[in-house]
Amino acid sequence: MVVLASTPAVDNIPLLRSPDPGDYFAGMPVVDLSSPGAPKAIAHACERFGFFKLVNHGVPLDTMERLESEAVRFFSQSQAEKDRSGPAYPFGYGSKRIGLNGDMGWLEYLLLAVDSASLSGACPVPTCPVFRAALNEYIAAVRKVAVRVMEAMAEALGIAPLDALSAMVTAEGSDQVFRVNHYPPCHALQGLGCSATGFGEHTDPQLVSLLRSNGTSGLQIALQDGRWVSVPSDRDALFVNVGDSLQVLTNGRFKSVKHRVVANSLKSRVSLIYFGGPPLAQRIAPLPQLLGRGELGEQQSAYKDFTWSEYKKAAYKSRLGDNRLAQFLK
Ligand SMILES: C=C1C[C@]23C[C@@]1(O)CC[C@H]2[C@@]12CC[C@H](O)[C@@](C)(C(=O)O1)[C@H]2[C@@H]3C(=O)O
Ligand SMILES: O=C(O)CCC(=O)C(=O)O
Ligand SMILES: [Fe+2]
Repeated sequence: MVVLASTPAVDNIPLLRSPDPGDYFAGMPVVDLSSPGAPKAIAHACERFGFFKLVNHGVPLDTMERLESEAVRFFSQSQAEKDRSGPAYPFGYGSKRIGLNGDMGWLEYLLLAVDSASLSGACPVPTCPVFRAALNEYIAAVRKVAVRVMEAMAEALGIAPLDALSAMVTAEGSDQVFRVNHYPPCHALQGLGCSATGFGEHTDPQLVSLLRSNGTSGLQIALQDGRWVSVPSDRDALFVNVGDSLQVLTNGRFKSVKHRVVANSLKSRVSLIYFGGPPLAQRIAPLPQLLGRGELGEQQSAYKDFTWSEYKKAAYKSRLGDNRLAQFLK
């Protein structure tokens, strides 16, 4: 991390070395969801990187762009107007502060609760019916993709029934979250060789996260050797992250990917992320079919037994960059 005398606008925001053009993720796995080879390709990508780009996923570009433009409209309101949709916790509008434990990023966002298929009725934000309709249309479509992806994972892993993983996020009471992030351009750092941290490094606690962004890059993932690489943006694609819970359910075979966002000094980035989590009471432990076939061929789970509720509680007490699974290792 670069330490610079801060300009007032980026006070308290950690800075990162600006990405080099050569840092692009050359070997990024691209999976065509409509192809018969998708299950194998997904499993391979999740084992190597915990991350892949998904094309031919079936979410219409229209649906993604309608939501993006509603989000842009929301974020272009005055600060006072946006603050009326806050605070972010448990759900609502937030700016710069991420979580409750002191993490800061160069972004503003909406954190939203998702019911079985769409925005939770109990989540009053956003109030604008056109924005809500666009959110609901997108969420319904992206959830279907999440289900297909998790079924493909089960197929490739030889897990029966095929919905063993996807049922956790479609079950009544599943804990799904939706997030709309807006990273404004950070003009103050233009040409200084460093960039503002948009969203600091972390892993996602849930099973899977499906991300769509506008044409501004910024997302980076950490490879297994610790090197950070930039993910080129693609507004037609979805990017899939393995989360901590899926790492445990697969007995360490799929890797929860460390990722972060670097803010751009010229262009704003808008990202839409669906986080598929299970019901609070769901036990998170390696699926029986995968015991004995883990990364080290171990018969026993490497993790203590825990529920999603216990993991989530611990996660929300942690800092963004903490290794949250460490305290659940046996
Ligand atoms: C610092 C934090 C923000 C976060 C909750 C946490 O305490 C640790 C996990 C963070 C994360 C990362 C993925 C998602 O963006 C998120 C909504 C989640 O479920 O876990 C965020 C949390 C957040 O922003 O509240
Ligand atoms: O906004 C992005 O592109 C990624 C943000 C992220 O990783 C998150 O919200 O968990
Ligand atoms: Fe994330």
